[in-house]
Amino acid sequence: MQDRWSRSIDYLRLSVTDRCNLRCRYCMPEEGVRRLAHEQILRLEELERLARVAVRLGIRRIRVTGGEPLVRKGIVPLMARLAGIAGLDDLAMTTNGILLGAMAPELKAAGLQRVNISMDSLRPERFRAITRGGAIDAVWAGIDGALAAGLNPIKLNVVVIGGFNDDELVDFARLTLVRPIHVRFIEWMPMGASRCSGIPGCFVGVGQMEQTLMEAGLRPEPVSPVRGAGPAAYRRLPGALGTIGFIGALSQHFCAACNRLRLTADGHLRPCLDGPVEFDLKGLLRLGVSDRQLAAIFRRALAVKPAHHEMITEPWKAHARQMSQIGG
Ligand SMILES: Nc1nc2c(ncn2[C@@H]2O[C@H](COP(=O)(O)OP(=O)(O)OP(=O)(O)O)[C@@H](O)[C@H]2O)c(=O)[nH]1
Ligand SMILES: C[S@@+](CC[C@H](N)C(=O)[O-])C[C@H]1O[C@@H](n2cnc3c(N)ncnc32)[C@H](O)[C@@H]1O
Ligand code: SF4
Ligand code: SF4
Repeated sequence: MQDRWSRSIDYLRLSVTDRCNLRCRYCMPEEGVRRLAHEQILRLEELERLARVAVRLGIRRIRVTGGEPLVRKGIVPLMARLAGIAGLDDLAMTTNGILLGAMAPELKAAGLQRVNISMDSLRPERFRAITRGGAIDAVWAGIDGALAAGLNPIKLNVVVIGGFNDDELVDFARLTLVRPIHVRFIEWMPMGASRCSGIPGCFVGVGQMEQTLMEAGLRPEPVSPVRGAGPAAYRRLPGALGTIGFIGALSQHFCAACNRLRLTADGHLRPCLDGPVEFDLKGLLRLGVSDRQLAAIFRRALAVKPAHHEMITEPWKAHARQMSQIGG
């Protein structure tokens, strides 16, 4: 599929729940978000049907996300349903890893190929603070379980926040020397519950992150991208088992190479992470429309996909959906 800016779109991010077992401060408000009622969430067979329509149109990669996808009832059978779609090349998940230790073998057996795990601090107390209560040991168990189950590659997502975890960049980078893990440093984005704007030093650009590594004597060298379809630019420390990726969503935005669409847990197709535009696929689906009519909505979403986000010119929109509702 091509959008009106001649970008090739082959990646669908599928949010399978708006619920989460953590409350990361930059993502969700403490009280959580108003939970969708059971019937507002796409059912497993509806998710599968929409995924099939998307793959028929040219989607080749699906990333399951949330909220926390592993708290979604039926997540393992869902992975099996998605893995069974002919034409899909890449089935991945973004998770906080808390439940992954126990679930990795069954997810792998169902057809999940790889996971990206979010972990913003290596220090247990800090981790507990940023997630409002999360236990870092559970995430380590998730990482070990994923490695043991053969999910590959394994990437760690680290949102870098000045004054909170920017003093851990070197520790995270050194992790790649001893473990086959790909650490990606992510710029904070002004979405949902996040309010870095206006707090001096809170936003850390990828240039500054690289500078911090250089000042510590680390000289990561550019390498070709690790398997995946995301926007990270990858580097490797000499002799390292894993790589270091940088996701400069604001300072070096990658919208010109955008390859994706998103489906929210309540069945709305979003042309872009940013902005209010959505198409209610679930409503149509439940009216009994044909696959061809559903496909027409995918094409409409492509037709209005913006050239880029507006997060710099219009920082933080109070009315916007939370990041956890969109799936990141
Ligand atoms: N601005 C922007 N940020 C995105 C987009 N997609 C993902 N991100 C952010 O990039 C970070 C990493 O996303 P992941 O869910 O791990 O997925 P990915 O990097 O596309 O995955 P790979 O296929 O493994 O490269 C998260 O913080 C996302 O919110 C996007 O389309 N636009
Ligand atoms: C919304 S989470 C959903 C999946 C899963 N619960 C997890 O945390 O990996 C997806 C990704 O979005 C990132 N994210 C959330 N809010 C963000 C923000 N304001 N800026 C940048 N990344 C953000 C998270 O760090 C995570 O890597
Ligand atoms: S980043 Fe992921 S784990 Fe953290 S609150 Fe958001 S959805 Fe939950
Ligand atoms: S912000 Fe929008 S246009 Fe830019 S990469 Fe993300 S989805 Fe694509």
